[in-house]
Parts: sequence; structure tokens; C-alpha cells
Amino acid sequence: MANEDSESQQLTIEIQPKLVPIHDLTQTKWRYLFLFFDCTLCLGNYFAYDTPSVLQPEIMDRLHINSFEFNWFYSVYSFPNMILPFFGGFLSDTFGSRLAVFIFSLLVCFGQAIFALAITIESFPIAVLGRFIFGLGGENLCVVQGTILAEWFTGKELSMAYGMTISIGRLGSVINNILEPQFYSSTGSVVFGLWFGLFLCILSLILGLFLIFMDIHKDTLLGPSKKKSSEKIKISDIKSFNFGFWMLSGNCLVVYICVLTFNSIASLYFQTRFNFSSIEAGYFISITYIVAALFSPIFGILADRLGRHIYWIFSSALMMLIVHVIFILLPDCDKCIWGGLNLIILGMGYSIYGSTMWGSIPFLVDSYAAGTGFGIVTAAQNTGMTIGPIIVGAIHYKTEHQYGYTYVSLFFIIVAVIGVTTASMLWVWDRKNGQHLFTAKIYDSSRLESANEQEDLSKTLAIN
Ligand SMILES: C[C@H](N)C(=O)N[C@@H](CCCCN)C(=O)O
Repeated sequence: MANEDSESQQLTIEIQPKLVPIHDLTQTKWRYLFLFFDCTLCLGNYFAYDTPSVLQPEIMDRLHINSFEFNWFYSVYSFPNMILPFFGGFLSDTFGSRLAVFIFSLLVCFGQAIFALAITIESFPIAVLGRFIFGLGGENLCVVQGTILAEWFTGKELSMAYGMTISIGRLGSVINNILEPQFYSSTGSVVFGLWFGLFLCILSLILGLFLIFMDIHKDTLLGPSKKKSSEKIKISDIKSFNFGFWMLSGNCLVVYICVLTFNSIASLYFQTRFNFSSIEAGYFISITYIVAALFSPIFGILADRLGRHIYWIFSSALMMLIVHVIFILLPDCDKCIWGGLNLIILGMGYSIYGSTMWGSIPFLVDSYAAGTGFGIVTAAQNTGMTIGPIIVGAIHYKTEHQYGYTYVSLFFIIVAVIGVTTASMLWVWDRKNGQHLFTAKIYDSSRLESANEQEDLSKTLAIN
């Protein structure tokens, strides 16, 4: 009996040190409130980003600009972001994510305010300047949204958390697609919708302040923890980022072309190939984002439960390939729904990819370099978003008379094949290098050290 008692005591003592201190907010239910604030951080940005495309004819009319000039609103957003998120991520690692959240949220509001004002006073150059400033804040805000989340959700719930950010973000895009035309039809002006976009950006900023307060409170409860000098990011550290990380960045560049670049041409694609009106095509192209809003958290939870992130990344890249092969094989038809059904597969693939790819970055870079890691992957994504539409536009312009969309689809197939290939190379690399993308182990030497310390402590207590 006495023996049994001492055995159970030993068991209790052994388990106890593995419990984290209760004043660590990241281990309490408060982390879900933090997740809510993190998700709303980019809501205004996602909403306002898509507003010009929904109101394209009306804005062109108001500013007396042609479609080439109109495209500036998107180029000035994406083009600088081929580089800028890298600096945004570096800034976030160097000065802290909280300051970065504040600065980038302010830039988003400032940029959207200038854009709305410019459309109100009918000035095209000021509107371009507004979109440029909006872009400086917007993509960097996405970077820091991911970085700060990795400090609150480690390992087990990371993909669910990233899935939630994509879900709420894309909900913002869908709400924009629904609300903006309604605002226009009830007010007869584009201006109201743009100021409403600013209102949402300010709301995101205010909720972002709550996020900052929660993060400060978390650190206060944990007590001061000075980063060792070896744990501070230096530009030269980038050279030591592993091959897997660079493969993931390349993979992100191409897979996002298969989803977002396709989505940007999907309206005209559905009108031309399946004879839908622009309003009907608008409904169809929302399918991808609606599916993403619904399924991203679900696939995130599944990935957290089952691990095997590399399987998910590979399968979603394969799904992109299947979608574009189906599109090239699908004959043109009158108001048939097959293309729409294919968009459900695209939305599923995007949900899987979005939650598991972003959630894989902390498995490939050290935690003190997470911001820079997210920044580089976001820069890669924006590179795809900049060059993808240019190439697609050029192919379409040159080949549409004779071949319709065949060569455009062929381009997406080639890009998807690169996606599958890079995912396979990442898989092979991961198998030989610790299988972080298989077992969902956080790539963070300081946490590994403290885990080892806890294990040692539990062993010592058990022996005593
Ligand atoms: C809005 C941005 N251009 C974008 O496309 N973001 C990604 C997700 C980024 C997640 C980082 N926290 C998206 O798929 O929406």
C-alpha cells in the first residue's frame, strides 16, 4: 500500500513540472480571444483591397480613366510588396510585433482614407498614392498577423489558428463583393462604400489595440524575458535559412498564382466560356472564397490533429493541378455549372493550402526569425501576384482570337506542375532533415532547450 502511494506520488510529481505556469496566457482560454483580435486585424484590409475591382466601371467613370490606368490601383499595391514584406517582417523581429501591428494598421487606415478622399474629390494621382500607402500597410500587417500568432499558438493549434485568419479575411472579401454593389445601388455613388471601407479599417485598428494590450499583459505576467543576443535576428541570418524554407517560399509563389491570379480573371473567364452575365459570373467567382471561409479552420484543425503538414501541402498543390486540367478539358458551354463545381475543388485546395502552408513556417525557421520568415514568404506570394496577372494578360491577349482560354489554362497547368514538384522536393528534404513538416515539431532552439530543461527537472523530481 505504502509502495503504491509512493508510486502514485511519483507519478504526480513527474507530471507536474510538465504543466506550464497558469499565468502563461497562451495556455489559457484567453488565447481564443487573442485569436479573435488577430483575425480581425486584417478584416478592413481584405475588405478594402477588393473594393475597386467590384466598382471598376463606376470608379473609371468618376475619374475618367481607362482600364490600363485603373490597373494601377492593383499594381502599386502588389509591385512594392515583392520586397517590402521582407523588411516589415525584419522590423517586426527587431522592434517587436506590437509596434509593427500599430504602425501597419495606421498605414492601412491612412492609405484607405487618402484613397476614399481622392475618389471623392475625383483625383486619380492622389488615389494611386492612397493605394500605395494602403499596400505598404496591408501586406506587412498580414506578415505581423502571422508572426504574433505563432507566439500564442505553438504546434498543436497553429494550423487551426492560421485557417481562422484566412477564413475571417476571406469573409471580408465576400462581404465586400456583396455589400459594395448594394451601397452603390442605394446611394448612386461609389464614395459611400469607400468610406465604409475606411470605417472597417479603423475598426480593425481599434481591435488591434486590444490585441496589443493582451500581448503586453501576457508578457507582464510571464515576467521579463530578455532575448539572448544570439536570439536577435541579423540580416546575415537569412543566409542560414534552410533549403526547406526556400522551397516553401517558391511553392507559395506558384500555388497562389493558381488560386488568386485565376480568381482575378475568373469573372471574364466564366462570362466568355460559359456564357454567364457579369452578375452571374460574380456569384460563381465568390465560390472559391466562400469555401475558403468555411473550410480553412476545419482543415486547419484536421492538420493539427493529424500532423503530416507536408501531405496536406502536397495534396493541395495536386488539387490545383487537377482543377486546371479539368478547366482545360471542359468544353465551352451555355450556362453549365461544371466550372462552378470545379471552383469548389479550388476553394477546398486553397483552404488546405492556406491553413497548412502558413502554419508550416514556424516548423522551418527559428522563432526569433519568424517575422522575417513570414515576410519572405509573403514577398514571394506578392511576386506571384505581380507577375502572374501580367503573364496571363499577355498570353490571353496574344492567343484568345484563335484559341480562347486554352493557352491561359496551359500556363496555369505548368505553374501547378511546378507547385507539385516543389512540394515533392520539400517532402524529400523534410524526410532527411528532422521531419518537422511530418511531426509538426516547432523549429525553435530556445523552446527545445526549455523543453529539455523541464524534462530534466521532472526526471530529478521523480528520482527524489
Ligand atoms: C491579403 C494577402 N494578400 C493574402 O493573400 N493573404 C493570404 C493569407 C496570408 C496569411 C498571413 N497571416 C490569403 O490567402 O489570404
